[in-house]
Amino acid sequence: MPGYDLKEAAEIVRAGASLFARGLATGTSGNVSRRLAAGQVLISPTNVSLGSLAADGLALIDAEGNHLAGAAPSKEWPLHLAMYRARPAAAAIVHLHATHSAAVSCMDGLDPQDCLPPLTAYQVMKFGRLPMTGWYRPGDPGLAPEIEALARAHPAILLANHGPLVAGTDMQDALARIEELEETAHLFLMLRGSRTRELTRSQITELEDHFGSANRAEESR
Ligand SMILES: O=C(O)[C@@H](O)C(=O)COP(=O)(O)O
Ligand SMILES: [Zn+2]
Repeated sequence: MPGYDLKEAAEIVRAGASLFARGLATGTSGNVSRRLAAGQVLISPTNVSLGSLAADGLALIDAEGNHLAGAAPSKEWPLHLAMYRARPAAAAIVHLHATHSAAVSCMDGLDPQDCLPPLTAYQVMKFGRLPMTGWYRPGDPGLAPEIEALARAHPAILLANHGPLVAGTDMQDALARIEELEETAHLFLMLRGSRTRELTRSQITELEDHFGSANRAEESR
């Protein structure tokens, strides 16, 4: 026994395999975590391909980041914990270097508070406004306070010159959100140089009234 529940571990393994199979995660980039009871977090190990995770080869940490069981955790555990602290309803977090989102994270001159224009209804429904952090090297715990502040009202955040970090109420929710972000980044890049009809403020308000705002801060537990 690895010292944690294999049910949640299997969710992480399935998510990693699915992302890798579809080219959304390459090499050893990206990390996936799942919050467990008592604030413990099961997270993918550092420096292992998301395509070859094993349920008994993950890492278990507590809410302070202490290593409790399994392999050495992803170096991004401080960002995952910061996002869980800010979003009490979050139960899963995914970070990727997916190509189009990573490309947007390298573009100059974007609004750091909202770096993609409102293009489609599903974008508004799944993640809404997308803020971008300042530059930090991968694994720098100094980014955690910025993530914690942004994540209160944003389920998806773009790390500068790096890639997206996204939370969901469960693994399917986190995957759907990060995949929508990647598709929106792709559309944004495709449409550059074309006259584009962005969603208007009143169209966004109609979507938020109907489906709820993706940028509403969660109640604390
Ligand atoms: O970009 C990085 O180095 C990390 O953010 C990453 O994607 C993979 O790191 P580990 O999860 O530590 O393997
Ligand atoms: Zn990364």
